[in-house]
Amino acid sequence: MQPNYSTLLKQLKQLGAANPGEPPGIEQWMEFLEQVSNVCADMALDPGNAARIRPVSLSEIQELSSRIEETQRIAGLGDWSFDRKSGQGKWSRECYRIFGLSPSAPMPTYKELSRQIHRDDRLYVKDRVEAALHDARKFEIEFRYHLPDGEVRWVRAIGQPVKNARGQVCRLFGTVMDVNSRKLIEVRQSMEHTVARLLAECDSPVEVIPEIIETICSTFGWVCGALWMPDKKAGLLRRAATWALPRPDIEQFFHNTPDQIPLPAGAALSSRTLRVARADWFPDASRGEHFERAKEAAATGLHGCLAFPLQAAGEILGIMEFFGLQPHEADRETMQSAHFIGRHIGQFFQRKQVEIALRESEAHFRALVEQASDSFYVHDMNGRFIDVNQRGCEGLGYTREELLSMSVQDIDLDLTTRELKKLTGKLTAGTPIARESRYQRKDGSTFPVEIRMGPIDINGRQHLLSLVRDVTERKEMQDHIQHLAYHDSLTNLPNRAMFNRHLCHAIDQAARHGKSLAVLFIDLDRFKYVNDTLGHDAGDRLLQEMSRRLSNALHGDLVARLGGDEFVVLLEDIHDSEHVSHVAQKILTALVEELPLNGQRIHITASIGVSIFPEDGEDEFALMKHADIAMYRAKDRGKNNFQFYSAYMSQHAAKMLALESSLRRAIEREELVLYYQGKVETRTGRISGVESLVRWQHPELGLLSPDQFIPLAEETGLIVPLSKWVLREACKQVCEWQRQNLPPLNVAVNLSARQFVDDHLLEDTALVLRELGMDPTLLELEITESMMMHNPEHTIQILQGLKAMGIRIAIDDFGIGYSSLSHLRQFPIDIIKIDRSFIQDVPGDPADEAITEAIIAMGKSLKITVVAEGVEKPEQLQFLSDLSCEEIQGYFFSKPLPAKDFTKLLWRNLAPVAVPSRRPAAK
Ligand SMILES: Nc1nc2c(ncn2[C@@H]2O[C@H](COP(=O)(O)O[C@H]3[C@@H](O)[C@H](n4cnc5c(=O)[nH]c(N)nc54)O[C@@H]3COP(=O)(O)O)[C@@H](O)[C@H]2O)c(=O)[nH]1
Repeated sequence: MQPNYSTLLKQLKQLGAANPGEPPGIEQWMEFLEQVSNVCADMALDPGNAARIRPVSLSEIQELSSRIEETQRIAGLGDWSFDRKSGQGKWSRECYRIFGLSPSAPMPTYKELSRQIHRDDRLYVKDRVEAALHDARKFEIEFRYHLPDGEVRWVRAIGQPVKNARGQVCRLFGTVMDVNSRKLIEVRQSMEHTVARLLAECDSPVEVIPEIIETICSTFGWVCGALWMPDKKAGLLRRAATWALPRPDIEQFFHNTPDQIPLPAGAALSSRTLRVARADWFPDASRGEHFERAKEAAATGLHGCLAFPLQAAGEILGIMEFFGLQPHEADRETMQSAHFIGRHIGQFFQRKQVEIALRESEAHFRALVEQASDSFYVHDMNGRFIDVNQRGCEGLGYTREELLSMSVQDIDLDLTTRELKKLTGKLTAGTPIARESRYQRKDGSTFPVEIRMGPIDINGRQHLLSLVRDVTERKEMQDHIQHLAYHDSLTNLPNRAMFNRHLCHAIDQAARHGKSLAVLFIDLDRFKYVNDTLGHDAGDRLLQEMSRRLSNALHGDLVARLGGDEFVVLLEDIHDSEHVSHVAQKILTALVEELPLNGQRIHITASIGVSIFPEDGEDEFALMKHADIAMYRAKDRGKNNFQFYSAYMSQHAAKMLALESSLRRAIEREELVLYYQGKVETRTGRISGVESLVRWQHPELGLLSPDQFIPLAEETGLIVPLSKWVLREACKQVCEWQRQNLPPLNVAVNLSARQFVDDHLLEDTALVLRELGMDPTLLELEITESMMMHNPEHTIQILQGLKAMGIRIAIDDFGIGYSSLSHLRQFPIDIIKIDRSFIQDVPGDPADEAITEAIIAMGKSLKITVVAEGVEKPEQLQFLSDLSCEEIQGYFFSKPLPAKDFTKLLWRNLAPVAVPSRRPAAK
């Protein structure tokens, strides 16, 4: 049923008073107007209807229209109608106010209205109105409208077409509303939203600043703007970004003005804003007051100017400035908006800066992690991998994807579920963990690792970060160092430290189980000699070969090198001494085998001393010491044998030790004495020369023969100073005899093996001769065959050096060595002394006779003087005389005598001597 007038009035009253102070909504108005329109249309179609309507009084009409007017004023809403046929329209009073017109002014035509619509909205309004007329459809539009004073206002218009009986749109009616405030808020919100979006999507805020300036400019109607950034270090404000309407005159403004301003700069707008730290407005920048670029602004046509700081947490991160083409007074809303935008952009700037810094530091960290030589693994509390660096993948042979589908327990061989739980518990309690483990690669191989673990927060969740280092090399190095610490580097056998550890342990075990063990102390015989004569390289090779033979001879028993030529063997769980003897013999047999060294065949023997636990000692020190003493006993017993320790040996060893320490002091205490034994010509019976033989006048032990201390001197190195003393003393004595006008006498001095290889031999000998002024041809040096043959090249060199000085060379103990006659020819030899072992059984022993005869014959053919040693009996002298042996030496003529006695002998020898007549050799 159509509402009647009174119903409408009632509704109108309700509209105005529904919510006092609040204007009725546009929807309610439209509803109301539609009903009014329907009532009117009703009356137009059926005049009967009008008749049925109760007559309205004037006062009622006035009341109604004043109510409508009042309600529209409160609502800021005007209503209008337009008759299509007559072109006439009707505006309510509020419409005039909304469009800025006087209520008395004639209502503008549609054309006039269109001209005032904002250029950008004009076409849109036209299209929508035409469509509404064409389709008889309601329209709702919002557009900007230029008021007569130039102000732009946003309005919202709703129109409703009304059709006539023929269905044609004959009339439009509707409302118009001032929505400027809301619209401005919306526009600013949209601008702020755009600014926020631009900042959110950019990588660096400065990049999007031109776009932000453009957005702000288009919202506020500015034509250009710029961002200034403070550079505190340089004391400058720098223009970091600009935007200008694409008009050359406006763009020129930035080209014509400086892009940096010194700080602090009073009049400069940007620096002023920086100082006041809030939005700053210049109604007309071109007028020069407080604006340093006024001239350029005027030239460009820039007037209104706004600058505001970009602030965050009290810090000013930049200044933005904007210019408009019109002088413009400051308005509160814009200032507020500027303040808001400034804060907003400032916060974004700061956040972005933090983000960038964070991203950079993350990238830096990531790069570091990726480049790290260590592996990084991140896994969750259940062990599932969350992240891994490149090294972590390479180290295990898995791809990143493979690892991310695995658990740390798949690779950490020592990490049980229980262990993992324990670790995560500790780590979440904040205790960092360092542990060692073994990791397994994809190919199944394993390697030792060192792991440092700590908690790490990723996206708010706690995970565990493991920094893993492959310590294979370090472990190998440690093993190697450990090996070096416990092994001998030359032979790779265990060393003394290792042997002692094992021995201690073995003694413990044997003591606990009531078993026996044996320590075999092995010393190579004549090693020092080989080393000195053949050189250290040969000595090293010999030791390596001996070590190999020892290891081969002992199946699993511990063999160690103690140093030098000393080795030691541990035999555990021995049953009886035969067992030990068997092993010792096996060792001797293995070592003595021929060894080619420097082109020579060497036969090395060993002396072995044995001590038994528990009989010979209850700890490692006693066992080692007693085995050592037993070894010396084996040496004394002619070498190449083994000896079991006995208490007697200790006493003997103690004696030797005491002897050694007193031998050290024997030279300075002048306890050494030289004895002299003459060499006699068989033909004349005259003493042709003399051999010096050292003795030690020991204060307690009496006169000691060289056999009792020379080996000890050799062993300890004391032979070198001892030999020097002998050489000087013998030469001195020869000089003394000469001084006594005795006939010139050759003196023979024995050279020790060590002395023969001493680098200073030639030098030392020459010095003695020079200092004593002695004729070098009177000196004979005696060396043995073996000394010569061990290093023939060296021998030749030394002998030639001695010969060059005029010294004569004799081969001592000739015949017992293995040198062949052809070998002898290469050496510059003057004298051969036949060893007394051949002489003692001649005549009588055909072999010794033959050898002696051959040596004498060879000497003759090589023009070498032959001396027979150890001649004790007249028949020996006769035998040698018959073979035309030139010289003899032995007790038959004289035992070695002290210098004083030998001097007497020399004087006596000056008288005629009876000699055996030489008989022709029986063939
Ligand atoms: N490096 C040095 N060695 C030296 C020195 N002085 C001696 N020696 C060597 O010591 C060994 C023993 O010497 P010694 O006890 O003096 O014996 C010598 C003679 O006494 C002994 N001899 C001499 N004639 C006879 C004899 O008729 N019968 C017999 N039973 N013995 C005799 O022979 C030794 C001399 O031998 P050699 O030197 O081979 O000519 C001995 O090897 C000495 O070389 C020294 O200062 N430095």
